[in-house]
Amino acid sequence: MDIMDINTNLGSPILADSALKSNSPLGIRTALLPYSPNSATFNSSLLLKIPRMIPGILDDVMSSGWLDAMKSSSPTHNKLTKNTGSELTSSDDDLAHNNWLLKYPSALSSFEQITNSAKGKRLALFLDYDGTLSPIVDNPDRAFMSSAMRASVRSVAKYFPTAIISGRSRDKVYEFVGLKELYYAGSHGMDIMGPVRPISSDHKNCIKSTDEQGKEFSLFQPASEFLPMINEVFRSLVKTTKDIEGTKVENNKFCVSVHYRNVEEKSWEIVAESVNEVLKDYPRLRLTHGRKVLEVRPVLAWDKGKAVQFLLESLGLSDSDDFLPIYIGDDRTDEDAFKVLREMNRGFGILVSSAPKDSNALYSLRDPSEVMEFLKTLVLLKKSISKS
Ligand SMILES: O=P(O)(O)OC[C@H]1O[C@H](O[C@H]2O[C@H](CO)[C@@H](O)[C@H](O)[C@H]2O)[C@H](O)[C@@H](O)[C@@H]1O
Repeated sequence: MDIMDINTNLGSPILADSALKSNSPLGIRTALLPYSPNSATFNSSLLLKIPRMIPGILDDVMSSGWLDAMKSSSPTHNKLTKNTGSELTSSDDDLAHNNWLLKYPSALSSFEQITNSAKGKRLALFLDYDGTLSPIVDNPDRAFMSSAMRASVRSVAKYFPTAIISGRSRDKVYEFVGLKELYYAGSHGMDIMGPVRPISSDHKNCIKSTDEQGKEFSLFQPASEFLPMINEVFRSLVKTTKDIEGTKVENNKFCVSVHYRNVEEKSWEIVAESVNEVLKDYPRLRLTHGRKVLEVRPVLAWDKGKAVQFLLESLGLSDSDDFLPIYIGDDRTDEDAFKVLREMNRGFGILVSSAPKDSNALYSLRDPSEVMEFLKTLVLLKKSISKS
């Protein structure tokens, strides 16, 4: 069987931003641009056409939408049935989970089926970080991946082009993963360091650069013009939330995370109000929800799904029929990538979740330890094929 046969010499796409400035006109120029919230110029083709907020319905959005979404990322709330509000027992849980597995089968139990669909295809792997490669922990600064997981990712990247696509800043996620042989997309795909390949000319803001070892890579930052705005909003969010105990604001370069995991539930509304208060002055920014985190990002038609498309194009795989992209992720923002794979009718998504939820993924895995098992199984399969 000749599955997953791909050039594994991927080069090193890693370079810290500080190093980039020496040979990146984009990095220097955008950092120095004079900035005004209303007059800043953006790549208009990527701007989302919908207004972020409609005046007049803001209060509704605040009182129901945001707070409901914040609550739905809480396990306590997930355990309540939607209509009755009654507690689910553990046997109800098991039943619900088994039914859910019929819809989203375990990628481990379905490995043979996956192998069959991969026959004769070249495989590319896209991995989310938090909740996928590392377990969710209270302190975002301590979301380390285990050495065993690192070894599995390193091993899988020897055989297949592998990219990490994270909501974190690219530098931060690289600091956690620490593997030079991967490609990295930070800020929900708004900061991509990928292979140098001819890509379509409509990808403005894409530059070619070289790392410390002289290897070439391409850097794509579609939201570069938003950098001053994001920094400004980060500072305002830190200021307005400083008295809400447990809140943590994280600067992810082209987006900002406001964490409420460690905030008492009675204060979640105050967190939502504070974020809303700041965002009122920034119609070019929007808000999305993650796992006990509010994520502020540019109103750009760019997300993890677009990042996957971009990387496939850069890898020279997008026009070929014989490739199989697999995306593994646990969060709402990963749904954009699952959706893209579904729509392309190429490859599939694997949702990492121990609780039933609707998804655009095709398969599921319970937690990072199952993700590691899956990666190891891919490697074993590839090795056994190489030997035969
Ligand atoms: O796209 P990802 O790599 O999954 O990043 C999404 C967000 O992940 C981080 O927050 C989440 O993980 C933290 C550590 O386990 C946890 O404390 C937090 O509650 C989760 O939301 C990261 O800190 C965020 O900036 C990312 O946007």
